[in-house]
Amino acid sequence: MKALITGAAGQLGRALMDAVPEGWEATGLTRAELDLSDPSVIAREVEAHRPDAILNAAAYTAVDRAESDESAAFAVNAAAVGAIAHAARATGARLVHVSTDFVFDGTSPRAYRPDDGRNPLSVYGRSKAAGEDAAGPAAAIVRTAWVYGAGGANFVNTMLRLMRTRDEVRVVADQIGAPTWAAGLADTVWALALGGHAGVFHHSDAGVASWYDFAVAVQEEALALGMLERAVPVLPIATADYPLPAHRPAFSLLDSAATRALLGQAPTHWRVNLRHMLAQQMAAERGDRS
Ligand SMILES: NC(=O)C1=CN([C@@H]2O[C@H](COP(=O)(O)OP(=O)(O)OC[C@H]3O[C@@H](n4cnc5c(N)ncnc54)[C@H](OP(=O)(O)O)[C@@H]3O)[C@@H](O)[C@H]2O)C=CC1
Ligand SMILES: Cc1cn([C@H]2C[C@H](O)[C@@H](COP(=O)(O)OP(=O)(O)O[C@H]3O[C@@H](C)C(=O)[C@@H](O)[C@H]3O)O2)c(=O)[nH]c1=O
Ligand SMILES: [Mg+2]
Repeated sequence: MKALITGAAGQLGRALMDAVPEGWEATGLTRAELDLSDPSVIAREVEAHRPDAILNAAAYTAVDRAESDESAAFAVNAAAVGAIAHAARATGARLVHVSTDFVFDGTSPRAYRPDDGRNPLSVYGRSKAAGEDAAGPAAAIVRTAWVYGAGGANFVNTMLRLMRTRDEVRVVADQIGAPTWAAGLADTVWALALGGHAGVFHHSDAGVASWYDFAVAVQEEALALGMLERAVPVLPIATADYPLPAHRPAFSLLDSAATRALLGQAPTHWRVNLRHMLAQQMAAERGDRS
């Protein structure tokens, strides 16, 4: 079986390429190899590869930049998804598409379930909601949240950089969700492709955190591993005291229970996965140096 993976140089794309199941052959296309801002090339590329499954890991993920770059965000996150879905239907390929907790507005009193109503607060969130619609009912749509992977551009690595260079770090404590390790997400994406599932699925790591909690955990784990030399104060702040162009949901916890039950997965606490990611990244950095 053959899979085509878009966004192959991104966090999820790399994790998918690292976890190709037995019996599958994967072709990963980076932005340089397939630029999704030109939908006309998508059909041709899919026709050329004739994959059994398309795993769409590409996206415009710069949440704040999207506020002033709406057409680019919609091109990649929505129009391209429509073109990919069309090509998948035309060639009989399964499609697994990835979406976000930012399609929700954060007003739910409990963790969000796949069929809860969407109400995105940002351009990025609206573009991703449009992408879900464009993926269509035959696709598996995996909503995830707060994704980080070894070597990726993500909150964990931002915090490590700030903790090495600043005397204190201030982090919002009033946005609640759950971090998600890219490697675990990749396993779910592959499992949905293998099973030929369709519909909307939630996947994030187990547990709950604010970004502040996440930052505190990053510092503690990185100190324990020797990735940081000293502790700096990590201060909880309000979103109002960290103004950014995009509005973010105050609460975007995803209820992943149905996905875990379907795929027979045990829940893994986000902090356990954070340790895995840091250890993996440290090993890779040591390897680079030797
Ligand atoms: N990161 C997160 O916290 C979350 C991500 N998601 C979703 O998960 C999925 C994977 O995200 P993640 O791996 O973390 O994101 P990354 O930003 O790490 O990777 C996205 C990849 O898409 C590529 N890309 C961007 N624009 C184009 C384009 N025009 N043509 C082709 N490729 C393009 C990027 O290339 P380049 O680097 O050159 O821009 C990058 O390699 C996305 O659908 C995202 O919306 C959902 C929730 C949270
Ligand atoms: C760097 C930094 C961020 N923050 C805040 C800003 C923001 O509210 C929160 C997280 O910041 P980030 O920019 O890392 O993350 P952000 O871009 O909000 O992350 C989102 O990305 C998209 C792609 C998604 O789909 C979401 O699930 C989510 O992961 O932390 C601080 O409070 N202090 C800081 O020093
Ligand atoms: Mg960001």
